[in-house]
Amino acid sequence: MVGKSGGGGGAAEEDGAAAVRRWVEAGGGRLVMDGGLATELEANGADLNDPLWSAKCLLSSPHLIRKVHLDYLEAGANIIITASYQATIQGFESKGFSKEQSEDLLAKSVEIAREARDMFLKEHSDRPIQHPILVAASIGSYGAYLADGSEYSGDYGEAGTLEFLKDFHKRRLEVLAEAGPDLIAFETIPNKLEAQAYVELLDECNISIPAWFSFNSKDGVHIVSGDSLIECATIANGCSKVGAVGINCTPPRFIHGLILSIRKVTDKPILIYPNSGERYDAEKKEWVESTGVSDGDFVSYVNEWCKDGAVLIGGCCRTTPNTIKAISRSLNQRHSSLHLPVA
Ligand code: MET
Ligand SMILES: [Zn+2]
Repeated sequence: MVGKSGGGGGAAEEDGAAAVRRWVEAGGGRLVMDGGLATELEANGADLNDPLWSAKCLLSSPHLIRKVHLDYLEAGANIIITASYQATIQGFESKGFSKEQSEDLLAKSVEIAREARDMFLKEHSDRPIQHPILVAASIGSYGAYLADGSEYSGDYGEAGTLEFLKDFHKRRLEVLAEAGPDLIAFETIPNKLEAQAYVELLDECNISIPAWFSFNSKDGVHIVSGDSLIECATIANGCSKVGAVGINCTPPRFIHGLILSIRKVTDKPILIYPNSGERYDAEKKEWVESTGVSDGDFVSYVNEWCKDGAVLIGGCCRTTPNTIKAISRSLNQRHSSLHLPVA
C-alpha cells in the first residue's frame, strides 16, 4: 500500500469519498480550498517563465512556496495544494538532475506544504485550530509537463495512448503518495484518456490516499479536449479511491452548469476551484485580463455553487489570498465549534 495517512487519517480501507465526507463534516459541511499557487508565487516576485513553471520555485525559492501556503492558510483555506503541478521526474531530468534528485524534489513539494501547516498550527496554538487542514499533492497533466498549452487542448497527438500516459505518471504518483500528503489532487485534467490512466494507476499502484479528479472546461459543457464531462465524471465515479470530483481553472460563469452535469453521474463530494475568469494565452504565455471577475463578483457565485451541491470551494489561477478570505467568510465556517484531529 503506497501512502501514509495524515490529516485525520482514518482506516486504510475507507473509501475515498467517505474520507472526504468525514473531513467536510468536520469542517462544518464545507471546506475552503486555497487559490492559485503559481500565479500567487508570481505576485510575490517569482519568475516562472520556465517549463517547470511553479515547480521552478522548488529549486530556487522554497521559502516563497511556504509563504504562499501560509498566506492561504491565514486567509482561511482548509486545503493547500503542493507546488508539484508541473513537477515531473522527466522535467527535472531534462534540467540535469538525477532520477533520485528528481524524486527528492517531488517529495520536497509535499514537505514544504506540511511544514507550512505545522507552522500555521503552531502559530495558532493559543487557540488551537479545530477544523481540518489538509495537504493535497498536485499532479498536473502530461500537457502541463509539455508546457505548450496542451493542458488547455488535451491534444497529445501520437503520445495520447493509455499506456504512455500511465508510464509517464506512475513513478511520480508513487513518490508523491509516499511523501505523506492527505490527498492526491489530479488537477486540470484535459481529456478522458488521462482520467482513465489515473484511475488505473490508483488501483495498480495500490494508492491508499484519497484522490480528487478535477477537470477544466472552456465552453461550460465539455472538458477542454471536447470530451464529455459526463463521461469523464463517470470514469472518476467508478473508482473507489476517488474522493471528490470537480472543476478547476475554468471561468466562474461556466461552473453552475458543469456542477449539474457532474451531479447527474456521481454522489461523490463535488469540488470547485475556478480561475479568475481571465484567459491564458499559451503563445504569449500570459493571462489576458479583460474578462476577469473581481473577488466580490467571484464570491457572489459561491452561494449558487453551494446550492448546486459543491462542498469544497476555492480558486485557481489568478485568484489570491483575498479571494480565499472572501470565500471563507461567505461560507461562514463555524471554526470554534468544530472538532477534528489535525495531522
Ligand atoms: C493551470 S491550473 C494550476 C493549478 C495549480 N494548483 C496552481 O494553482 O498553480
Ligand atoms: Zn489554474
